[in-house]
Amino acid sequence: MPAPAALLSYIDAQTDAFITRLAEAVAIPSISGDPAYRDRVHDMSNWLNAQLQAVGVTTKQVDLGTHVMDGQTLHLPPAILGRIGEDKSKKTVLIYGHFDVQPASKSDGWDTEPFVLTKEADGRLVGRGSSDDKGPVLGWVNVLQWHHETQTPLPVNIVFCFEGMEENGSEGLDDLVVKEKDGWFKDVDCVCISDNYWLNTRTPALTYGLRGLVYFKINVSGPTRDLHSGVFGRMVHEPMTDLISLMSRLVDSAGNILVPGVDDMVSVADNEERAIYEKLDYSIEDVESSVGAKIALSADKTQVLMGRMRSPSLSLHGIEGAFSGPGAKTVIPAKVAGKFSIRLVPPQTPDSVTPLVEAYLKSEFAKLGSKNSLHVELLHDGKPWVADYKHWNYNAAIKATEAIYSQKPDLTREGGSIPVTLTFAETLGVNVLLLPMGRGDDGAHSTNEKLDTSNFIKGTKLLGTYLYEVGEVKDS
Ligand SMILES: NCC(=O)N[C@@H](Cc1c[nH]cn1)C(=O)O
Ligand SMILES: [Zn+2]
Ligand SMILES: [Zn+2]
Repeated sequence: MPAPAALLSYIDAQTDAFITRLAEAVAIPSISGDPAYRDRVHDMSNWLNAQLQAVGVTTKQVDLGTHVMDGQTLHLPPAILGRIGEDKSKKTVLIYGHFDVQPASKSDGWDTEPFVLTKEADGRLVGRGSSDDKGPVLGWVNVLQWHHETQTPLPVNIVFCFEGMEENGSEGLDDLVVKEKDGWFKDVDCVCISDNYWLNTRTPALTYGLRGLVYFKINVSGPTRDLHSGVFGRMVHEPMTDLISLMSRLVDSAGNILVPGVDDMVSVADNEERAIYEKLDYSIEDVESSVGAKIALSADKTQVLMGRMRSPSLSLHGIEGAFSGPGAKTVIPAKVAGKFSIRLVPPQTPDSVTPLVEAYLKSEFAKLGSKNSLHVELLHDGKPWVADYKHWNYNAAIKATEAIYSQKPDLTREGGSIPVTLTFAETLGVNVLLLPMGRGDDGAHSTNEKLDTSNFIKGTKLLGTYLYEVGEVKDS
């Protein structure tokens, strides 16, 4: 049965109300990676829990305990488990999403206040979390609202799992999934996650792979306090000099990973595999217009796409403790911490890559002959994931995409990471589908993150239609 026409026209009619609800969500700065905002992530859990209950979902907020961040013990934001429908004759879809966001402040270069959803004349809804992942999470709520108001039974049973630590390693969630395998998640037939993006701005996508991640912090310390460079410059080993030297040995300007053995773990694509990427609707102009500059690593679109989808990458993210204010402070920072991460692809795992990185950093540091101290920390990790895209779960999403967009979706692998994806696949033994709502130029994690109104509304229709298509699947 296709999605009811009344559902689709209701979604159009509710556009303004749905945007207002998204604005409420964006207004809660639920930044999981900054201890100063932890209470707001808890607020966001409560807000979303209330929204779900208002559309008929039975929920429970699950205390995930505590963790240590930047030396502080913090209470993890409660995950939300939800359930609607208990009909044994229907399939059960597990829907995952996250309600935390990346940090954002106007001073990073945003044109508008990041936590005020701003509707631009061209329909762009600009605000932190609009695309990653509050818009998609509310897409599901939008779909449920019509069913609740009209008392129309859903075509499937739905189990929800929403968390508030995804942007920071999904702390506590794996244990919850394992614990609830035969409880809350019993009888789940498939998983759907809407938390990534189309490849470009034109073609809807279904995603069957994610890269894994190892995120490191390299601490270099020496003096007991910051020093005056006019007094101590060229008298002592400087931590920042050592750190920059180490960080410069991790990756080259062409993106090659310099940690011995890491790039070599991944086989070279054969012609058959290259053909998958050649077929995708993507161009060098797409990447360059998304990033706003002509800086693609290659003029070969296939090479660039493989760089994101089937190769590991190493990115340098920042340096804690470095002087970064205005003016010309002549400081020698006493301790600095460099942050970098490596995105992993099969067959790489955090366990196979981490020892290589640690050994390399130690040996390169030894070569510096510095008397400062080095301490390497692994902040969080996640394994890569690849799914069977010939599964009925994907067929249902292909049909739904064709119904809403009158287009065949691209089948993509994503360069980002959603650590719990593999946990769902392995622990529950079911197929996982990524069904993105936003476009490739949404700027998730970046300044001026946006979700286009058309993607929010058509994306809501897509999520609803997908449920109806799964409801039609006869085999299991
Ligand atoms: N939309 C998924 C996403 O953005 N995932 C993050 C996960 C992460 C890990 N460490 C910090 N964030 C990603 O960067 O891929
Ligand atoms: Zn996300
Ligand atoms: Zn994200």
